[in-house]
Amino acid sequence: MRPAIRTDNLTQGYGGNPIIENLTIEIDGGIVGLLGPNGAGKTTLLRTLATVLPPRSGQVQLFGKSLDGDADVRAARRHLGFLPQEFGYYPNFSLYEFVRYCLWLRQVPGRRAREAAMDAIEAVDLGDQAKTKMKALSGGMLRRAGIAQAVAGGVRLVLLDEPTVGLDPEQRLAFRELMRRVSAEATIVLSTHLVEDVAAICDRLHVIASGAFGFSGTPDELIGAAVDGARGDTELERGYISVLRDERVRA
Ligand SMILES: Nc1ncnc2c1ncn2[C@@H]1O[C@H](COP(=O)(O)OP(=O)(O)OP(=O)(O)O)[C@@H](O)[C@H]1O
Repeated sequence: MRPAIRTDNLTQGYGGNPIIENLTIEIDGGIVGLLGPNGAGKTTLLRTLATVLPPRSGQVQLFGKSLDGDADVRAARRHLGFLPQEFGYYPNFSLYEFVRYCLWLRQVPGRRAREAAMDAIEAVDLGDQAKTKMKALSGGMLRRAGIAQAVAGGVRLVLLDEPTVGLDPEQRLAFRELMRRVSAEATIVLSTHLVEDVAAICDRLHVIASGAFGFSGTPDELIGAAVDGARGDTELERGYISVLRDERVRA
């Protein structure tokens, strides 16, 4: 079986600054959480996996195929939904037009795209806002619009950068339910600072520290990584803080 994501010795950075170094990972199926402090490299990794940033060196394979040329990248993008931390949109597009446009970019055929756009908009509870212009949506609604376009049209891989920022508690619960439904058909990778979000939905967690995976395992295993006296309000937070501390000591 070909994994949704495989990287081999992936190195990524900006200018002379390496952010990710020699990362070899395989991700396939389920909901996978990327946790890490500010500046750890979560966004950089997600943008690389989303084919926005070409690797500086090493390889990324999506769905078993390496991304060697433009044709490979275009083919992979058809099966890939991506919510960037900040996404652009035409302010005068309605929500429906925005999601339709994203599906068009993914080359989903017209008739299917109409239904897929409305299904995704309904899935984020914005059915009554489908005709509202993007510029008139609230911050939380915009986030949900971004989630809608990322999951629309039956993608096989969904990459979400901080998807729960700006969502109210009820919408965060709704988001978790949506992720569980979407994960029946797709691999989901999401980054977050909110430990409770990943605890509630993720099958596996990767803690990124200094551009490397400092911990990979289940939420229960991260809880088990907590050292005596670690700070944190929950067991998971104590595990997470312990892993980060350990990374800093080793760095
Ligand atoms: N376009 C860029 N040009 C130069 N440096 C960048 C650029 N984008 C990110 N960086 C740097 O790369 C490092 C990793 O940033 P990245 O945004 O990937 O981290 P992150 O884990 O997503 O952080 P956060 O949780 O704050 O969003 C940081 O030191 C950041 O300053």
